[in-house]
Amino acid sequence: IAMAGVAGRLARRWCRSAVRSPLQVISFPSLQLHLSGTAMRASQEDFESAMNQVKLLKKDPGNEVKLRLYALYKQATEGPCNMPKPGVFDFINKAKWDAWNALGSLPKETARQNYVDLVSSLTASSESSSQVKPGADREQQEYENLVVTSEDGITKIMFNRPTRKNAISTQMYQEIMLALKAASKDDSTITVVTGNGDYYCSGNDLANFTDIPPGGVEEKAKQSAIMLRDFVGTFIDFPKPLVAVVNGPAVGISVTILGLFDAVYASDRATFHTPFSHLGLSPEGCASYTFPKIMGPAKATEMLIFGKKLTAGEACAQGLVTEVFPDSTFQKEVWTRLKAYSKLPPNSMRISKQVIRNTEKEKLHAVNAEESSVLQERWLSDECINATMNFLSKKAKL
Ligand SMILES: CCCC/C=C/CC(=O)SCCNC(=O)CCNC(=O)[C@H](O)C(C)(C)COP(=O)(O)OP(=O)(O)OC[C@H]1O[C@@H](n2cnc3c(N)ncnc32)[C@H](O)[C@@H]1OP(=O)(O)O
Repeated sequence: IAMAGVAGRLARRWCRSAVRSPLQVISFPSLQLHLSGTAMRASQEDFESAMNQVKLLKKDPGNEVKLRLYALYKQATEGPCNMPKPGVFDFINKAKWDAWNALGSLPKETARQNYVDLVSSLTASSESSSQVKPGADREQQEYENLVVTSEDGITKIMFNRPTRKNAISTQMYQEIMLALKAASKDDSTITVVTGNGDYYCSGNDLANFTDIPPGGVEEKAKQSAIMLRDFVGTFIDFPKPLVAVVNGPAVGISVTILGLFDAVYASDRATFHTPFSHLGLSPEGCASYTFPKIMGPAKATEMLIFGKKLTAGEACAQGLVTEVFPDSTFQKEVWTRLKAYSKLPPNSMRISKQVIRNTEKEKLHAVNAEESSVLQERWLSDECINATMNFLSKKAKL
């Protein structure tokens, strides 16, 4: 408890001191590699100007960055660390000493350049984030079928067609891709996908197949396969932790792509249903690869070929869901947890995700291409056309 109190006080002191003086700032080791490669051009004037910019930063850059700035400043002005090592309980001075000492014999000019570059990257990111509309919950308005908000370091993409059980229309596929691309570049640390209303998502909007272009059904199948491949590809390549908050039943493609998320939290009201055979279809979203890997081939067969609907508890037992919460406390518990996770170092989380994903990326893209091409054929099959017609003419439901 005492240590936690000390840590809290230290963090507050560091935050307060960061914008007062470059002498009182603390590091960001992950920037070190990036910065050490830059050319040594910064003049004394650039350096002094950067010191002034630090004092004007609108956003607290965090303790690690402050330590890094401190270390670079000391290295640039005094050279290699020349202070005696502080005692182990002198936390602040020990952290500063460690940061400075870690720069070893980095030449003064390089440290000066790195300091200038670091300040310039901080200024740029604080300018771009200050262009976003202020407010605790910043909603971007440009989507018809989604509500996208950013708060507490979390971008939330919410399916918003509750009267259609959040079925994904052609336009909604495009909007989800756009929202994910924007989220991959914004200053949030975690991206969350969830649904509005009683459903998480009822999968592909079966009316998508009624909008036939002049090229006929073959052309429609071709366009749909391209869109599907791009859509799933956006999830494969998404660079930050991606979390599904499954608020209710999930069907079809909204289930299969869960295998590409980094965590899946589900209400105990949620169900997971991939009725592909009933619809004359075959798996997509890389599920033909991720599901057998996650739950074993036999369990994957029950879901993907026999269309067995899983409860949230079953999906959790089989590894598709990370954790299940009672519906009454679902939102509160999940968002409290996500807010805590969103405060973890963003670069570390992003890099860890990439390390995990990169080993499989090529394979996932290949699987995605194959699944999309198989579906292009399935959509033209009698089995699929009949099942779709039965649903649309209200003769069938899942
Ligand atoms: C181009 C890329 C393609 C990628 C391929 C993906 C494959 C899949 O995703 S397969 C899964 C497709 N989804 C379904 O088959 C679900 C169909 N829907 C249903 O079976 C039921 O609607 C339901 C079990 C989800 C919900 O039943 P419930 O009785 O609670 O509600 P409803 O009254 O049926 O729904 C309200 C309203 O919403 C319409 N709707 C729901 N889901 C879809 C859907 N997927 N596509 C089109 N429309 C859907 C439903 O028809 C109702 O409309 P009306 O109020 O006009 O009757």
